[in-house]
Amino acid sequence: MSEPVTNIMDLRALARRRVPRAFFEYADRGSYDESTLHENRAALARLRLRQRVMIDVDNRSLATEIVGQPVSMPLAIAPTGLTGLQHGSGEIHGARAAARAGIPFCLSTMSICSIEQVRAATDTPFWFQVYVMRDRGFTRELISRAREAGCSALMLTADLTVQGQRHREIKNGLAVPPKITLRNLFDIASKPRWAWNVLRAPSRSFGNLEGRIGGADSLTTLAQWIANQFDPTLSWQDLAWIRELWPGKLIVKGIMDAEDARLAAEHGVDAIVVSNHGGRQLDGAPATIDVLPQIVDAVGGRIEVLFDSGITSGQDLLKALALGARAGLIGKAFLYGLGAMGEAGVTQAIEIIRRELSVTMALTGQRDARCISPDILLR
Ligand SMILES: Cc1cc2nc3c(=O)[nH]c(=O)nc-3n(C[C@H](O)[C@H](O)[C@H](O)COP(=O)(O)O)c2cc1C
Ligand SMILES: CCCCCCC(=O)C(=O)O
Repeated sequence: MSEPVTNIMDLRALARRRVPRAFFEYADRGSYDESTLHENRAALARLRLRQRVMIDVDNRSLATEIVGQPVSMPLAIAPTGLTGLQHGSGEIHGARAAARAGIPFCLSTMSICSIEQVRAATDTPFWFQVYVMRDRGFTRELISRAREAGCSALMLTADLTVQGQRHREIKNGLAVPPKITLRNLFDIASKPRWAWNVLRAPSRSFGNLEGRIGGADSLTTLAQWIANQFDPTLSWQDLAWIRELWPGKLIVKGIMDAEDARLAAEHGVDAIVVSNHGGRQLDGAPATIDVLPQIVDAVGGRIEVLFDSGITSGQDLLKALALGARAGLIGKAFLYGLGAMGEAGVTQAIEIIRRELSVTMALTGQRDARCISPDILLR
């Protein structure tokens, strides 16, 4: 009999067994030498918490607001591409689990389920993440579809105008539908639960890009096609154009530098995400937790600072809150839950982090997630 799942790494181990290797590694791995991927977690682990005692911590509150939206805890689901390949209809399961948990779900431009499919399957407004494409008409169309669907925030990803190379994606020869090699056949045949969920899902195409990818039948080809679509000319000047298209809450994701954070605040965004894309883009970039304090300092409370890259526990999340983040986002932790057990696994991932955050707040003498200060950390 297998042991019960008690933490995010247990979900990772289950997902690794249940999701075909190419897709699991797409989610799990990073770019080039993966030094940033590993440093994200190592830097969080290095931070020590101050144990405090004899403080009444009976009634703790995890509730807060993210870009003006009430949430049950300071956590959101980060946008992840190809989520429906971890588990059929993965984006819908993610959105539903997040809604039930009272936290935001952000749908990626590169999803398998489209904006409209997620909208039709859920009642709670979700966020939409946009990549600016060379085809600005298509970018405009995506934003207008997100408005039409009632999305409650737009997240503009700024750190992937040129794609970082992930060696595992090339070595695994990712394919959609999976490339028929003996190794892939054996891999998929040994994962019938995955195959059943993905094959019976209503959306097996490329969600929001449907009809735009002429002739590409393998992810390697798709990746090349997609790589050419991202607009490397994207600059701060484009924010005015995006603002015209999107009057609602606007979040810029991928900020790693105090000067960029200042520029974001000056250009009228509502929030930024301190992120190195989970170690999937600039290998050699510092851990996000190491740059968080200087970025919080640079924006000086003018806009909200969100945080991601490396969160796998409530302790990690609490450390980010202590260093000034309003909330954290999870990418891989969400995908591990999804790959392990579908919607129930996403719920489990969120609830593991919620419990860990709550207990760690108690043991550091904290009652309110909105009032966590650097005092809880040992310098
Ligand atoms: C498999 C995968 C796909 C991703 N796809 C996107 C995407 O389409 N758009 C985006 O802005 N970020 C994307 N990201 C980055 C996440 O939004 C987030 O920044 C990152 O996962 C946070 O780090 P973590 O995985 O350590 O939690 C992706 C991350 C993963 C793991
Ligand atoms: C093969 C499509 C990948 C699109 C990029 C999605 C993404 O941001 C990622 O990190 O992966």
